[in-house]
Amino acid sequence: MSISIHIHPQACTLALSYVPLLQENYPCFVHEAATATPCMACGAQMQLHVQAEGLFLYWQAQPRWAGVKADFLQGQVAHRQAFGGGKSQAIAKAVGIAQGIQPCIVDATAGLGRDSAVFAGLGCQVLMLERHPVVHALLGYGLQQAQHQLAAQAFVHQMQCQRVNAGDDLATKIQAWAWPAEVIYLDPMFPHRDKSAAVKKEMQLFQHLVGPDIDADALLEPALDLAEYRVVVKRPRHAPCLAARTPEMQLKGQSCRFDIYIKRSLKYKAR
Ligand SMILES: C[S@@+](CC[C@H](N)C(=O)[O-])C[C@H]1O[C@@H](n2cnc3c(N)ncnc32)[C@H](O)[C@@H]1O
Repeated sequence: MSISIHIHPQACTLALSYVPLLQENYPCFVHEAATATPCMACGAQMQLHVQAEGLFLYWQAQPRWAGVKADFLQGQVAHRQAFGGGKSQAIAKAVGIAQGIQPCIVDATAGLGRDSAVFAGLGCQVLMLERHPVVHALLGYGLQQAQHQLAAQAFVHQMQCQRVNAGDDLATKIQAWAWPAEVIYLDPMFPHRDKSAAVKKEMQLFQHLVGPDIDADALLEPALDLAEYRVVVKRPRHAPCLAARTPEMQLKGQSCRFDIYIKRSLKYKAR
């Protein structure tokens, strides 16, 4: 996958701070950009644009598509917070959120942090882990931008993110960060069948950038060792279980299901 970084004259300082980090971790060419539209002459398959409004990812194969960004204040995140169903939605029940129960969650496959934002919006502290440098840049920038905005809702201050491979000695890292891994949430990439246009578009781009996470099975066992209360795996409705391991419980969402591996019962905690 080739990727280029396009820096616009009015590029925002926070977004610019991700450029050296990306260059260190990913083979990418940096271009000066004159306009805020994808560059048709650039041979790279993906383009990351550093603009006045932040970081946007474009796909050369789909030049008409808008740039993808991690947005914690508008779009899908805001929609899910307003209309997702609160504590009674399947994803919330799956991680054990209930009256007086708001576990500390490690989202070990964070992507653009949409599921994490649901957890944080319902009162949980969430540590998001993302290994892909480009996805991590989008996620990290989106979160920092939201945290900097005075109008930002409190939930974004309950979220943190780290660029890390969760399959690589997660226990030691979690211990070093002193993070209580009460619930570990996994949502690795899987060939998507969702028909909704918006999801389809973004998932197609992600499938291209990140690939199918073929090592995902290996995440389950260490997560089960580490989690205090449960591990939750999001899967497409008809996909096999991760690592072929049958969960104690399953909950069906609209287009996916949650496999729940229970270690012990979550308890009410006064916060
Ligand atoms: C399907 S996306 C997650 C979407 C996310 N749940 C959301 O709501 O936006 C899967 C993400 O997990 C990341 N990932 C997969 N395996 C990982 C690992 N071992 N460590 C860290 N990130 C991983 C991929 O790079 C990809 O960005």
